[in-house]
Amino acid sequence: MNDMTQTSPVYDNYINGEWKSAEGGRTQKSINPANKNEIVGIIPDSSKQDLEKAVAAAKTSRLAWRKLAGAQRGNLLFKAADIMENRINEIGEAMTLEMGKTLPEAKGETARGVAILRYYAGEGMRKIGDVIPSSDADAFLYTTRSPLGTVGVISPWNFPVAIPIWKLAPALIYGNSVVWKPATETAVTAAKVMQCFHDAGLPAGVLNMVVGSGSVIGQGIAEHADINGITFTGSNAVGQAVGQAALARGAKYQLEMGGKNPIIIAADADVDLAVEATISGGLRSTGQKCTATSRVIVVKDVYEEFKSKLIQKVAELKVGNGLDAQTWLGPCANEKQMETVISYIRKGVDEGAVLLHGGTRPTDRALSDGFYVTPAIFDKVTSKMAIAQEEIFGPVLALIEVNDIQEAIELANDTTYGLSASIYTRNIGNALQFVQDMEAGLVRVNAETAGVELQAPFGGMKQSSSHSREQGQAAIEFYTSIKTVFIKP
Ligand SMILES: NC(=O)C1=CN([C@@H]2O[C@H](COP(=O)(O)OP(=O)(O)OC[C@H]3O[C@@H](n4cnc5c(N)ncnc54)[C@H](O)[C@@H]3O)[C@@H](O)[C@H]2O)C=CC1
Ligand SMILES: O=C(O)CCC(=O)C(=O)O
Repeated sequence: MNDMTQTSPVYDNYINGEWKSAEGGRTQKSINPANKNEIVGIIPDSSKQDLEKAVAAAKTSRLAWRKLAGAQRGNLLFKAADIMENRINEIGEAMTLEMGKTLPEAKGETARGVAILRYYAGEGMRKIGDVIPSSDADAFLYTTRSPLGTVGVISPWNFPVAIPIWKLAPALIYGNSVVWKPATETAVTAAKVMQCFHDAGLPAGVLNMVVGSGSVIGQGIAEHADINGITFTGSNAVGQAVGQAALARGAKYQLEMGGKNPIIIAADADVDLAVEATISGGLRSTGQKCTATSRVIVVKDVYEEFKSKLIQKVAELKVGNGLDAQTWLGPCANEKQMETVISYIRKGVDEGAVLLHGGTRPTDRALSDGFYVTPAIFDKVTSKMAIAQEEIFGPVLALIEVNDIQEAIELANDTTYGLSASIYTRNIGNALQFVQDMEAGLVRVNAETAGVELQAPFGGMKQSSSHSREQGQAAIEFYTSIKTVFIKP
């Protein structure tokens, strides 16, 4: 233990309505990616025993929870939303300190979490079934919905408030109890979110949080016989393992994984707007969004104009600590992520792409202890290169020149992923062709690839998801089972 460890705040697991340290008092550190010497908090390093306690609490509490009226559950979510709204600054700051995104983005995400909570709180008063005419004239045939039971939530560090809440809130409103494993990188932020539910008066055991490694707690959730459904967001490799473990024991699962999202710039595009959307979609949150723009497919007529405007604008972006009001682009969220980004930049050069801008560690000594990489722009990228095929999850834009819209859409679809895609064009025919032919779960015309609305379904095609959808009304499909009821007097 160093001096800093001794003075750092300590955060616990949340099990059966109480804050509890991990079995044996095992801890780990959550560090600041803007300065690796700064410990944001001491967090639990939980074991299977901690998980067992959380699952047992969730299993016991779920019967009483599902028997409440939806409106009663909704009232508790509305309370949690109000509490979180009052703590936007505190939660946003914790997020910036733990994973590096700029403070305005972090506070914006927390406000989005509040809005998601309110949306699902309202769901407690909405319909959960249909009346269907029976072929028997005397019978009453209808559908209703049953909760799954206990849901395991495994969430990543890139949206440490919005993603857990778009999983926890529908799980809870439809009558499930929850065991949540947040990413360790953002466990302090998670504890602050958890505190809002505690302060709202959620009954003990309904929502539990266990912080620990993916291979112990995450895998433990995927394999646990008393967890009836698992919702996961993260990497493809882990998502597939979670899905297989769930399938093997007949549990329901939902996976939201990577993306390799294209933006197409047509010859008739408003180039200035397209440049802005490419920068915002590709580089905000330091490119660490599953919906981030990474392939920039530009029709030859506007290629040079687009390229020079893009370089000029990217050069103006200030890289720095996310708490600094001047900063546009924070650090990568952790050291491994930074190394991954740097290794892809090397690979791009080795494969013959031309690095036009950035892609280096900043020279500013004030940034030397952070996980910073300057935003990179590659020219002369071909679709088969690793930087055009694999998810990098960092500030790297790959420019691909094409002859026409037809070729642009073909290349946009030339990937195993299918999460989001966008086009800039003023031609309605181009827009409609793109909407029709693009193999992606979210397609956007004259808008950046990122940007998800909480009331609309979100999820990917191909290897980006388990073909399920989250958010909006779509969430009810995962968190409940349909029960068809036939009643005859
Ligand atoms: N789709 C998305 O939004 C995200 C995608 N990623 C992708 O994943 C790459 C690696 O990032 P990581 O943080 O390492 O992602 P990851 O997939 O390892 O982590 C996501 C969550 O899964 C948990 N986990 C890890 N191993 C597990 C296991 N064996 N069983 C169950 N749960 C497990 C983690 O603790 C975390 O809570 C990124 O470079 C990016 O490409 C990462 C985060 C979010
Ligand atoms: O684009 C967004 O707002 C959501 C992105 C997302 O879900 C993710 O990165 O996991």
